[in-house]
Amino acid sequence: MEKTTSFEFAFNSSSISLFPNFILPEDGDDNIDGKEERTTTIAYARPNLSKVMPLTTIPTIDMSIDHDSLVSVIAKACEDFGFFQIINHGVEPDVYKKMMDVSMAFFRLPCEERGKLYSSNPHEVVRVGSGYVELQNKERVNLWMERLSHLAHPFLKDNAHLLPQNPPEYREIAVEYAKEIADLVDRLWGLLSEGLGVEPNYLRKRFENNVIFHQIVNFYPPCPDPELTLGLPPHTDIGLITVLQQVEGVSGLQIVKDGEWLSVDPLPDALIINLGDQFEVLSNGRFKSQDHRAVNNAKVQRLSIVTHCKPKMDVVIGPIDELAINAEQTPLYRHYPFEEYNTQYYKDFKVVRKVKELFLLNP
Ligand SMILES: O=C(O)CCC(=O)C(=O)O
Ligand SMILES: [Fe+2]
Repeated sequence: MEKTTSFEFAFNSSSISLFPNFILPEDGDDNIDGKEERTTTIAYARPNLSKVMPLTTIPTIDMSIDHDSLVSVIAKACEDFGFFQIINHGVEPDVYKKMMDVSMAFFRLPCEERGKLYSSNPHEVVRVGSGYVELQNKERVNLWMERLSHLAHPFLKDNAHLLPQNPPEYREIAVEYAKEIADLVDRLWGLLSEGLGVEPNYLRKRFENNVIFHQIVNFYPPCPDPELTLGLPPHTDIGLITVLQQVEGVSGLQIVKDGEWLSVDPLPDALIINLGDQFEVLSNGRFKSQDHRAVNNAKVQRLSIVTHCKPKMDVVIGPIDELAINAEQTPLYRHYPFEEYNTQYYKDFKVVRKVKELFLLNP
């Protein structure tokens, strides 16, 4: 197994300790580099958890309400938050539960077993890895997390044999799960098209054969001092739409709203939906791709199963023409192949950047 400064070390010791290379600087690091205007209020600072608004949450949407109400509550949540939590979402309860159980079982495996899939190469189709942020002084701070990532739909149809062999049931369950999530996303294409005011099949026709699903199981072990670390740094998701399942009863996902961090409290049997940068561009800025982060807990571990739905590299993204015409608005963003956005997003991935702004027509 390739040696890294990531989580493997922490697990190798008898108790998980907070090594200095996981600790964020006290005054934060705003990553403003002077030459480019990268001003942002969101920095690689310590999470300042006492300032996070407690007991506030994103809209909860019951997917079993009547169709027209559903279209409008989803559209409103996308405008106001870019995030919402859904219940009665139609994902098979048994698959939902089994996916969480098998993901937990994966991270209970000994480090050597998980490490068989370790790779620092982001292009590896199935891999275990961790992450870090880079401060302005080029110092690296490791994130308090480990993740298992792999392509899912439609990739798994022919490639399930590449998934972890252990736990033995992981492969079968991940394939079922990817199918359930793909069906949910298909339904969301319809609801979101209507919410945008375009023909109900618009997004489905445009994307059903033009997207890939990338699934990431994020594991955040208990952390001796959650105030000093981050699980995932503030970011927006790069793709179109993200579906997230998290351990019941354990908070950790936080989003920014009006400059404040809000905690997204997980509801039983729910899924969280958030829009990525490509959706904000398609909607010409009406629906938001919101900054979010994951923080750690002192006593309990947390796990999130995240499916990122992204355009294929050659798909051209830009504000939907009909929207700009209907609203007599001028398009805010130019058109570009997704590959161009992808390159920019990962170019300086370890530092805080507003990638969307690079694609504005009038920056
Ligand atoms: O673990 C979480 O709740 C956040 C995960 C996330 O934002 C991501 O994987 O993009
Ligand atoms: Fe995310």
